[in-house]
Amino acid sequence: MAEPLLALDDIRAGYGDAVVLDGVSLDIPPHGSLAVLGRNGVGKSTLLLTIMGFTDLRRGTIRWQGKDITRMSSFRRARAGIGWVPQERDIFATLSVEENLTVAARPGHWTLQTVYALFPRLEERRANMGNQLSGGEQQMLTIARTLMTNPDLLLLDEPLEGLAPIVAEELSAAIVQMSAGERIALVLVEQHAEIALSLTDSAIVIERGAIAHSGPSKALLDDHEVLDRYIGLKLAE
Ligand SMILES: Nc1ncnc2c1ncn2[C@@H]1O[C@H](COP(=O)(O)OP(=O)(O)OP(=O)(O)O)[C@@H](O)[C@H]1O
Repeated sequence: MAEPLLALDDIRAGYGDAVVLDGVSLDIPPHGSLAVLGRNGVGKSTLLLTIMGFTDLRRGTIRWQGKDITRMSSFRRARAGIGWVPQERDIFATLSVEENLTVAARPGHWTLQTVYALFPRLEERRANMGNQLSGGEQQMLTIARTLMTNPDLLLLDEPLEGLAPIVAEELSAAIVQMSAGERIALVLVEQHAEIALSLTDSAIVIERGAIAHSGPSKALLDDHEVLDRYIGLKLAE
């Protein structure tokens, strides 16, 4: 089997004395996509923060492209190709859309041209300042900026939160397009379980800091009992 892009082994992590994740192991294959589901406060964001090295890691190892990065700084993880899009929209308010994008650029597939093809709205708004954008456009810009760093893995923390349904659809379509090219792997933390499962190959459900379920996203979409038990999502039979 090919080496996983990212492998977490028996992770225990949290903040100071508070342990949030315990015994978490997972593999992400190159170009794979993983949905991270679970109720509020179970540790989904903490999982992404741990991958980036922003939490207190008590046990376990993290390997990236076969190399142990457990003790690597967050900055170096980002440089090594792990792109993180936090929940808070992270753009420069007083720079234009285009400046926001070029300031982050590193060589690779994602350039102004390919990013604008993915988010045509950003091309229309290229001369607007960050603070003149709608919430949806800011979210697109946050993702596009991270893409411009040409990461091998993109960690997305609730990208659809607070967006109008039509904008959420537009962003979902961009996420599908982005991962279809097999250029990037994806970890998607999302409250909208049905959408997250439709955008990914595999899924985990976190419950009280541990992985309560893992498997193909398609199978989980059909497993109404698990969705109801762990996420409180009631789907019609
Ligand atoms: N910086 C922090 N310091 C201390 N505790 C924290 C910190 N950030 C989060 N927590 C706690 O860690 C637990 C998990 O939070 P986390 O944000 O990872 O959950 P989540 O599943 O992403 O939830 P949500 O969907 O609400 O974002 C919560 O109990 C939360 O209060």
